[in-house]
Order: sequence, then structure tokens, then C-alpha cells
Amino acid sequence: MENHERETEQARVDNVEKQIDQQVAATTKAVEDAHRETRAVERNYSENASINRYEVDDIAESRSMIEQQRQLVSRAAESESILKHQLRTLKNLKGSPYFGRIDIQDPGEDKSETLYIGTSSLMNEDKTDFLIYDWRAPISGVYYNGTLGKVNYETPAGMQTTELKKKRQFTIKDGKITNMFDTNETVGDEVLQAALGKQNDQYMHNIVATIQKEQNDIIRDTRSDLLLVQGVAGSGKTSAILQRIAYLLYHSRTELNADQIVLFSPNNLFSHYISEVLPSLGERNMRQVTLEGFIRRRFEGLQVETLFDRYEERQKPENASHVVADFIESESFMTSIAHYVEKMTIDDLQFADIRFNGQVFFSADHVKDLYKELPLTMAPADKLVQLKNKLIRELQRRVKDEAKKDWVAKELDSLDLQQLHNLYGKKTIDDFKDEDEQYAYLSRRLAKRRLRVIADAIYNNYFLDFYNQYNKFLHQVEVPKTISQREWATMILAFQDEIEYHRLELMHAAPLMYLRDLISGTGQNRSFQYVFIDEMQDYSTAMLIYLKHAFPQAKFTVLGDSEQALFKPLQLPEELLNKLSGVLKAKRPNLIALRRSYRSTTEITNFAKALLPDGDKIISFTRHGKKPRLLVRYSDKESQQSLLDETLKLADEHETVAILTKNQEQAAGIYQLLHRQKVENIHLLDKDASELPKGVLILPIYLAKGLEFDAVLAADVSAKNLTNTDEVGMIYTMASRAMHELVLLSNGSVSDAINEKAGRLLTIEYQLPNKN
Ligand SMILES: Nc1ncnc2c1ncn2[C@@H]1O[C@H](COP(=O)(O)OP(=O)(O)OP(=O)(O)O)[C@@H](O)[C@H]1O
Repeated sequence: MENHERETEQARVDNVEKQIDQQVAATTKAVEDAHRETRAVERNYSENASINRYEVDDIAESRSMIEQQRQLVSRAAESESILKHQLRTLKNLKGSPYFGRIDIQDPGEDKSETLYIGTSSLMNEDKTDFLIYDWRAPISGVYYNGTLGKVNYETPAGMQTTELKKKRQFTIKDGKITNMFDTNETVGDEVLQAALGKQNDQYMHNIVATIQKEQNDIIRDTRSDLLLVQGVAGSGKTSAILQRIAYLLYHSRTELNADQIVLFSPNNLFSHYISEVLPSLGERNMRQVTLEGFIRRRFEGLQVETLFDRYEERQKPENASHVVADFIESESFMTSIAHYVEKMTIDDLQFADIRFNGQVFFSADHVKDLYKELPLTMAPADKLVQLKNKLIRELQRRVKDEAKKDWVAKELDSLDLQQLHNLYGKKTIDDFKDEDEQYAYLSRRLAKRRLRVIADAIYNNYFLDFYNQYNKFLHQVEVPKTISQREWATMILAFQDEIEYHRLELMHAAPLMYLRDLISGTGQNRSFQYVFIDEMQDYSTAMLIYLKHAFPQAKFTVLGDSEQALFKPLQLPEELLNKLSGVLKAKRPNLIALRRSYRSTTEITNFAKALLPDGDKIISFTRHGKKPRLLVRYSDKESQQSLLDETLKLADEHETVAILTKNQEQAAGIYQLLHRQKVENIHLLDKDASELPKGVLILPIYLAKGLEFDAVLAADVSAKNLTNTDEVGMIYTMASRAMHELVLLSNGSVSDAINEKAGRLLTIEYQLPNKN
């Protein structure tokens, strides 16, 4: 490109940078002024509010004044927060204000127009011209989607056509153009290469400067109520959905806020890893929850098996068969639950005693009798509301009786002065006629306080025994022929046993929550508009059905890579879409497949794809690096020595090195080994870890899902270690976490999962045991 073009572009960058500086200065001042203003109205408000409370007689008038003041405070706070947001956006632009330029000519116009695209829009000072267009603006779609010539783009007013005459890409660092060229592609590989060649960071970066065409389709899809993204490892699924959230927030500013979006992420480490992407785009983070956290909140007091526990359990040979679990997690099982609840009569309902101080307070039979008094025709959920009302009224009546009991008298005697003072509430001693009246008052108040637990129990439906109800259901559900009666009975016994110990196997979680919600008419949250599920291959069908039930108004975006399914058979994307459309009741489903893998070097991706029977469909991105190495050792000692040597070597060259193992126990063993050898900066991560430090991280593969590291050392890919049938998925997932370098270690003969084709893509080094 001609030099003067570059100079012209640099001059423009300089000008925009100057504008940003000016606007930063002006906005900083405005923020300070606004802050002062907020403080002043707040002060005024609190003074007025307190004066009015004590001195002004005309309460109505004082209330309306306070209300006015309160509104002033909230308006002032809001303007301050808008200004702060503007300031953050301006600061984000500083140094690298834009990354793209398009020249377009609309039909009927005789001159083309030049637009620059960046992470947010910027206007000139007098607000007459856009210096930068936000990457999410309708016209910016042309930059990502269009090749030169006639192009269409969507606007709120419908499809528009224009002619794309030029597309130019920039890399701008610290206000200087370091790279710039014209291209006809979506985004030139050169810029992408530079972005991908960097060392790994503790946080994921936004990819707006280099979004690829298929990723753009995911980001800008506003029509589908179910968007299924099936993408190979490292294809940018996670990146695409985060930019999608930013896009949705921008386009539905008035109807959608970040609190109405929830992302189910695979683990806490992942939540931390992605937490900076939205803020870097000037947006607030959506809500994030792990499946474990979601379930935990719904089963208080019960320890529910986690996905991680389950991975570990399933590695044991005695747990090789999953037919029972597969049935319990199937669509038909959930349908049976719905039918069961529909047909349920009062005699089927399992009531439970509500106890207080070790004694029955409301007996199950009594609750059942109250329930029976309700009209037969009333809907079950309404009946429950009525029943609760009855119980609460009865509770209120019984407070008086309880107040006369010994336990109240005893407790009253033991209260200290402060506690007694609290118990008086607004009253003082002077308010009582005599001591008896005072005592009766305090007893009632105390009894009422203590009996609040009963009110909570009523509110939380503790008078229904859902575990017993589910148990009953298990006894009468029709079981497929592939499961023997004995197997089924063993499972039921195991369920009962676990409940005794306040534990629950993960497979029962979705059916139980569903059963409970359907009977009690609770558990649904209608305020969520979007649900995103990452690593969907880890979710059972039953769980997805439950999530649809729990978020009935939400549109679903579901991401997965069936190749990375640990412990699950592969499924064709189209089959999956069909199945999911039914399960999630989708009317406008859409499937987008991502086949290009960006994360790893060509050498690593080529190896990883060779592991898979249908790996040919994966396209590796051209970014070269070292050939992956396989080190085969035939003794524990040699193997441990190599682990140590390789760790030190990798740690020397890279900022983050992950040693990936099959399970937590192995990770802990390796940590001990390296620790004894005084290797510095090593971190053992478990399922409670929530931060990703730099250095050498040792973790089981299921915790590394969704993450990436500069270098990966797979600790043991021997046949002896990987005995399960799904070892291909495991090695594939391990390999595809590595960005720049991959080393596989095998203690003994190598697992068959590394087939001949994959083997040819490795540098293999054998070392026979040292006889000395
Ligand atoms: N268009 C892009 N521009 C720049 N970097 C990209 C792009 N797409 C993906 N990447 C990078 O590739 C890596 C993998 O992306 P991401 O983690 O989103 O993939 P994924 O499909 O979710 O992977 P996995 O399923 O293996 O966890 C990340 O470092 C991401 O920043």
C-alpha cells in the first residue's frame, strides 16, 4: 500500500486520539461535577428526611417532599453512572480506537462514504459525525459479512443494500498503526495469526477485531429461539457467545439487561477466565452459574453428586454400565413424571410431619386432612397455596398456646438485657398495665419469633415429602426391557440409602426438581430472556428439559462439541438439533457448525483431529509451531523423571503450562512429586478453584474444559491408565487445550486411542528402563 495512504490513515488516527483525549478530559470533569451533585442531593435528602420524621406535623406533605428528594437522588446517581460508563468506553478506545474501515456506496449516490469500526461508537465534539461506528451497529455487519461488491445488511427498518467498495483492516497499538491492509476476506489471516500467536492470558480477550464469518452468524442471530452451535475444539464457540451477549445487549438496550441473561458455565475457573470479555466491550457481565451451583441452591441440606464426582466414579470398572442412568436422564422418564403428576390423586400425595423442638408440630395426617377439605376441582398448584394459607392461619392461632408453654418461660428467663430490649420492639415498660400483661406480650413475641421456622417450612413445602414421592414414582414407572428388575430395585435401594445420608446422585436431580416443581407449582423463573449453555454435551436430556421448564420464557443458545463428550457417544449435529428442538420446545431452531479450529498450532490440531474417526471435517488454522511429542517410558521412575524434566523445560518457555490428568487423585500425586522436587510456581487446582494463576497448573481434564494454556503436558496416555472406552475424547480434549506446545507422556505402552495416523504426526521418543 502506498506510503501516503498510510500517512493519511495515521493522521486520522492521531486526530481521533486527540478527540478521545479531549472527550476524556471533559467527561472526567463532568463525572466529578455529577459526583458532587449526587453527594449534595443525598445530603439534602438525608437532612430533610430526618427533620421531617421528627418535627413536621403534616405527614402527607413531608412524605411527598421526601419522595421528590428521593427521585432527585436517584436521577443524580443515574446521570453519574451514565457519565462513568461513557468515560470507561472512551478509555477502552484510547490507544486502539478502531480496527476496520469500509467504503460503501448506497444506491443512487455518486460518491462513496467511509466508515471506521471499533469496539464502541464515537462522535465528534459537536455530535454531527460518527468518527467510529460500534462493531454492533447494523452497517458494521457489512465489515464482517461482506466481500467486495453488492452487499445486504439488516437494519431495524429491514434489509438494506449497498455496494462495498473497500475493506481495510488495521492493527493500532498505542495510537500507532502497526499493520494495515486492504482485503476482500472477512478478516485477513495475517491479523488473526498475530492475535492467536500471543501467549495465553489469565483472562479471555474479546475477538471483535477478527470475528470470522460463521462466528458472526452466531453473534448476530436474533431470530432463533434455539441456537445450537456445534463447534470443534478451539473454534471460538465461547468467544462467539460472549460477543453475542454484547450484541444482544446493544440491540435490545431498552428491553434487555445483563441480569436477564444467564450462562451455565462448566466450572468456576471458566467463569473467572471469561469475566473480562464483556467489560472490555463496555457491557456488564451476564449472570453466571455452574450446573453444580444451580442444583445446590435447589437442594439445600442435601449433598448432590457433582459432574466431577460422577466423572471420577464412572472411571471405576464396576460402574461401566450406564443403562439405568441413561433411562433416568431420558426424555421419556421426564414425560413419565409429568404424566404421573397429572394423574396423581390425593392418596398418592406423600405428606410429611413438620417438627418443632423435636416434636411433631403439624402431623402429616393433619395436613392431609386439611388438603382433603379443598375443592376437588381446584388445580393442584392452587390447592397448595390454599393449604399453605390454612396452615399459616393455624400457626398464628397456635402461637398463643405455645406462648404459654414451659420452653418459652425458660427462654425468657435466660435472655440478657439487650435481647430483652429487642423483644420489646416499639413498646416500652410504660405501655403495660401490669407485669402479667407485659409477660404475656413478651412470651407471645418470643414464641412468634421461634415459630418463624415453621412458617418458613410451610412456605418451602416441607409438609410434602418429595423424596418419598419420587420413591413411589420409581416403584410404579414402566422400565424398559433393557433394564432388569434386579438392576432397577438395586437402584431404588441405593437412592433410599443415599437420602438417609442426605446425599443424592446427580442423575436424580433433574427428575426430582421437575417432580417437585410440577406438584408445587413453583421453581419457574420468567424474568430470564436468554439462557446460554456451554459444554452442552455434559448436560443430560432430563436436565435440559428441566432448564426449559425452569426458564420458560428464555431463548436458548446451546454450545457443544460432541467430540469432547467425556463418557458419551457421539451424535450427529442434525440429529442433535432435532432432539433438542423437541426437548426445548423450539419453534425457530437454528444450527451453526464451526469447523475451523483457532486455538492450537496446525501441528497440534492435525494430531488432535487424527484421533477422531471423523476428524477430517476439522480445519486447522495455519499457524505453525513445534510438532507434538510423545515420550514413552517403561518404569515409574523414568516416567517421573521425564515428567519433571519436561515440566521444567515447558515452564521455561511458556507462561502457563498445564499438566492434565485423568482425575483429581493423579493431579494431587503429581503436585506432591513436583513439590518434593522443589519446582517453583506450581498450582494444584480442584473443583473449588476459581482463579487461574500463571505458572504450572496441575488439574484433571474435566476441570480444564473450556480453558486453554500455552503448553500442555498430558501426564499419562498409557493403555494402562486410560482404560475406559472414551479415552479418545479424553486425549482429544487434552490435546486441544494447548495453544503452542503439546507433550504426551506414557508410562508403559501407549493407549490405542493414539492410532497409527495420529502417531505419525508425533515425534516419538522411547526409553527402555534403565537396568542400573
Ligand atoms: N475470530 C477470532 N479471532 C481471534 N481469536 C479467536 C477467534 N476465534 C477464536 N479465537 C481464539 O481461539 C481460542 C479458542 O476459542 P474459544 O475458547 O472461544 O473456543 P471454543 O470453541 O469455546 O473451545 P473449546 O470447546 O475447545 O473450549 C481463544 O483463544 C479465542 O480467543
